[in-house]
Amino acid sequence: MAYYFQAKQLCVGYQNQPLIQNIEIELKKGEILTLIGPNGAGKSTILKSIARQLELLGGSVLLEDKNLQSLSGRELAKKMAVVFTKRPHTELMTCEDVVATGRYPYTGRFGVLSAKDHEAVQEAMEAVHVLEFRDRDFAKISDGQRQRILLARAICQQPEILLLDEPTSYLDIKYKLEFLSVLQELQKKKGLTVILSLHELELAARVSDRILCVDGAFVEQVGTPEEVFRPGHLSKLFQITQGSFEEESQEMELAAVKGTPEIFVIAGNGSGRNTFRRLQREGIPFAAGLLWENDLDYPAAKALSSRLFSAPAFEPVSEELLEQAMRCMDGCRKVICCRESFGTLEDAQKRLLAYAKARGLSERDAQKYV
Ligand SMILES: Nc1ncnc2c1ncn2[C@@H]1O[C@H](COP(=O)(O)OP(=O)(O)OP(=O)(O)O)[C@@H](O)[C@H]1O
Repeated sequence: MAYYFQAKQLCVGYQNQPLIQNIEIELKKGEILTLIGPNGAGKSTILKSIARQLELLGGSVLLEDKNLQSLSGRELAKKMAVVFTKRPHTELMTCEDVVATGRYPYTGRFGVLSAKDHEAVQEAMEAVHVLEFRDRDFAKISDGQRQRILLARAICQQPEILLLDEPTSYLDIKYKLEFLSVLQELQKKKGLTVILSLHELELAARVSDRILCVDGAFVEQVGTPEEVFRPGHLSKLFQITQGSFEEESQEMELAAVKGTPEIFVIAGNGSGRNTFRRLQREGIPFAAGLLWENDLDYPAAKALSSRLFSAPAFEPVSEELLEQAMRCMDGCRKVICCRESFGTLEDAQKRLLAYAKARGLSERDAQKYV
């Protein structure tokens, strides 16, 4: 297997004191790797070490089997662009000037931009929609605007690999999505390889080909999002003790209000989540049901209700469970029904299955057709 990027037996840290050892990373060209982990776990330290801003305490970083240490600064800058959170020192520079500094590996000694360089600057600014700031003083723009300008600078550097430290932390939801779309586009069109750190786990789950979990002293796991977002794993990695995080939906909830339910919430299909959260904010213990365990309301109900009546997905709800829910309801002072209608989907699905069976189709293995 030919890897584009490899970190072998990497040891990183400060003042000759190892922080994290035995880091192993293997990425194919065009893959996106996300570093996640608690505050102070070592994500930035790993990124800075890969970017040669921190001296390696051990091991090596290879780009297409070539040791990164053997490259000159200019050679490295043609291959690797870096976007770190620190505000660069820029006196009286416009945003466009800052983006244009991304061209320095390509310009001559005096940094004069050619027509091709100007084109690259323009294209990069267009890609992240920052042309409107081109003449603004870089020192006087917002944190989110700065993050986008620095991304434009990295893009116009036309690197093969991009390193980003918490690139989305100041972006609003529109620009977070736009940022990830730009990354995906560069990945698909130009084969750009990306290593970034993120605090937004829901973004990590969506954009990453691989995720590296850092735990302060070691790399706890490197895996696909499916492997990393397994039930209970990240709650443990981040040592969540107040409230909860549901790995599969990437939803987080504050702690449930404990106590005998005062209100019974009939919910389902996502109709109840906001009511559960309102009751939690008001400090009212509540029961929720009846829900299948794959219902959209289930993660929030499980995290926030003091009593939950649920059944395994698509299994018939037993009379016994219904009876228990009714007894619980007897003790409540109020019932809130969040559902406006009760679905007919299950009946329709049953009919669909019966139809399939009548045609002799239902026994076939769906896996064969994907
Ligand atoms: N210049 C430095 N000298 C010595 N120790 C440092 C230095 N910078 C960071 N550290 C320490 O190294 C550890 C890892 O820090 P790092 O910034 O890599 O964590 P991080 O995972 O990026 O954290 P965060 O999510 O809070 O940004 C921390 O304990 C931090 O205090």
